Amino acid sequence: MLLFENDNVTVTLASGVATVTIDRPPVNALNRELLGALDAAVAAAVRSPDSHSILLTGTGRRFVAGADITMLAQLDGRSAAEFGKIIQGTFNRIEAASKPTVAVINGDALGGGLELALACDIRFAVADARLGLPEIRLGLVPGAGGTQRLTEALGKPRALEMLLTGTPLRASQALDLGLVNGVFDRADLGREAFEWARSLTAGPPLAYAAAKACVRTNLTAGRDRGFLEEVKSLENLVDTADGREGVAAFLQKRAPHFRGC
Ligand SMILES: CCCCCCCCCCCCC/C=C/C(=O)SCCNC(=O)CCNC(=O)[C@H](O)C(C)(C)COP(=O)(O)OP(=O)(O)OC[C@H]1O[C@@H](n2cnc3c(N)ncnc32)[C@H](O)[C@@H]1OP(=O)(O)O
Repeated sequence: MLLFENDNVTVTLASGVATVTIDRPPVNALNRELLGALDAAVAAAVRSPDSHSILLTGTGRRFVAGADITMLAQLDGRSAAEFGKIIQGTFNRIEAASKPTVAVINGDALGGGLELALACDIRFAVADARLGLPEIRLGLVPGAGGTQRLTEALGKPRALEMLLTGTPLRASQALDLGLVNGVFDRADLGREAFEWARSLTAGPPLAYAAAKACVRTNLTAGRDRGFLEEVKSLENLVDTADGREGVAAFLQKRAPHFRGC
């Protein structure tokens, strides 16, 4: 089932999994139009009552090779800052999506491509993918959240090593460092990622959103506010039908049937 389609982005829905596919040959480089379409595509996936998890991937043998350098060359300071705010906004909305998001890294994820993957909750990569922030080699810095999210993911020394050298990680290195959750051969990546995402579709949508909000609160407002968010989430969830259903199903030794309310 098609949820969204434009020149460069489509969203299909199958078995409760929405798949957002970026298609802008030759390397899926990001420009304003593509970011606008990506925003609308992810919003359509989040809005659909039939999607319970969201995959983001690219066509061809590259995930996303970054912002479109040809477009960047036309920018001055003010328009660069404006583009930075646009791309940060899109990626922040992806990070804040109420449903679990999975980056299916089908090839190089460089610059804005890795920053897009970093905005997703889970990352699976193909074995020959490279993941890096090469902006320093352009005399720039990542402008789509990469300095923040890479440091959160790897810690300051490893993040600065990548940021200051611009040297990408191989997928196996990214796995060892915990930057990705799994690495697969190209023939298996799509199926493995889809099956993982599908395994979540019978789960409790409200609790998924709450768990993500707790983690994000720690990252944005600190640990103490994260503790408070946990308590608030429990208070909200216990009074929902799903909160009752999960406990009742356990006591009745049956599978729960969560309905997202
Ligand atoms: C005047 C200065 C103004 C600066 C303004 C800055 C504004 C900043 C605002 C905020 C930015 C947001 C944050 C994001 C920033 C970025 O993402 S910067 C870009 C980071 N990415 C890269 O540096 C990757 C560059 N590409 C490569 O390293 C390689 O191309 C590759 C992806 C590893 C593939 O290599 P290879 O297989 O050898 O193929 P190539 O021949 O190199 O490339 C194939 C064609 O694709 C074109 N291309 C590649 N990457 C890009 C890209 N990012 N943008 C546009 N086009 C790209 C490449 O030119 C080739 O095209 P053709 O020659 O026409 O075939």
